[in-house]
Amino acid sequence: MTISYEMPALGYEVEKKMQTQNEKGSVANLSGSGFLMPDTNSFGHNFRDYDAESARREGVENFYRANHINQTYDFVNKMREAYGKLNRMEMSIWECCELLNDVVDESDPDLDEPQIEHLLQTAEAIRKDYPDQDWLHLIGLIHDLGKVLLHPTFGGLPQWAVVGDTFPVGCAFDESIVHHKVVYANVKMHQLPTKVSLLIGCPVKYVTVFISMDAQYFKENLDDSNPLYNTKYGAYSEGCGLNNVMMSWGHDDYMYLVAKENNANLPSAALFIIRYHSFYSLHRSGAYRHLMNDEDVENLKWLRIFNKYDLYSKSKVRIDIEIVKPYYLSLIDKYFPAKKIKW
Ligand SMILES: O[C@H]1[C@H](O)[C@@H](O)[C@H](O)[C@@H](O)[C@H]1O
Ligand SMILES: [Fe+2]
Ligand SMILES: [Fe+2]
Repeated sequence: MTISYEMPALGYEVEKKMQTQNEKGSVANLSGSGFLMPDTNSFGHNFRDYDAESARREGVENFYRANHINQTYDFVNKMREAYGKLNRMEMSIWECCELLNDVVDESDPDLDEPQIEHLLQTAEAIRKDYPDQDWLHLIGLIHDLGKVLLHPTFGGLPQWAVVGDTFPVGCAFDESIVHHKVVYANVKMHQLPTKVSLLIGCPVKYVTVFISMDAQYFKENLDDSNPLYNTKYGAYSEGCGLNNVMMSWGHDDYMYLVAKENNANLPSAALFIIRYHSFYSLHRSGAYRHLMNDEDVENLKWLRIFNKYDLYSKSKVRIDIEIVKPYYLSLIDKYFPAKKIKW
């Protein structure tokens, strides 16, 4: 089956401008009629502000510490091999949406809603602005379903192996990756007891300041000191195509494998979005472009559009699940020929 779709009208520069405006805090309309980007997340902070002091900040940073240390080339190989078998369970796409409500994503500084809300908020926001691209609505609904890897039924993988931004393994870690380099100082002050300060003839109470610096996360990843993997190209070559690049393991790559192996009738851009939606260093910062081929360049246009809805639809606006459910069931029917999907 061939699915045709129009290429997005927005150019990189226009979008970039809107993005910058939004980061400055204005309310911008995405592409005409429907969806309005809010200026702050549910916690009153800018979206994806990993340095903002909030109840989430420390947990998110600890998450990235574990993520950056443990995601190695070897680890990803093993996970793709094990989970690519899709022999854990069989269930429908909608059942999976419901199962996802039991999991919490500790990497996300913006989301304060159950996962199914986020899926529907993304899908409905896209639907407002791109009413004719029903495949893109479906991607809104299913893009995060790979987070079921956190569920006990799937072995309850640790957070660092499921969520958060992704990045290539097998070549140097780019500095634009979230929490690539975190340098912070611990300051401890010690006051000498009065007796001691008198004894050493110190006229005022003596204060000692201890400053210690803490770790650089990617530096602790074994691949970072492996000459096969720590150069710009590492295991890859110029323009080799992202399909040949191994990404850190998580919900993106897993859901891509699920959609592909279950023969979903989705266009190449749809599979690309699922697979790389957490690859912010590429679609936000433009890193790793030297690994892309022509098809990646085309698909990236759609990913950049999708990303706005994935990110900025995270809000307190509730969607009535029962009202929209029949529409999404019809999309699942249209694009997934098998009723029970292998996971
Ligand atoms: O914390 C979030 C969350 O895990 C999203 O599902 C993922 O796609 C983003 O890239 C990440 O920053
Ligand atoms: Fe995601
Ligand atoms: Fe998402």
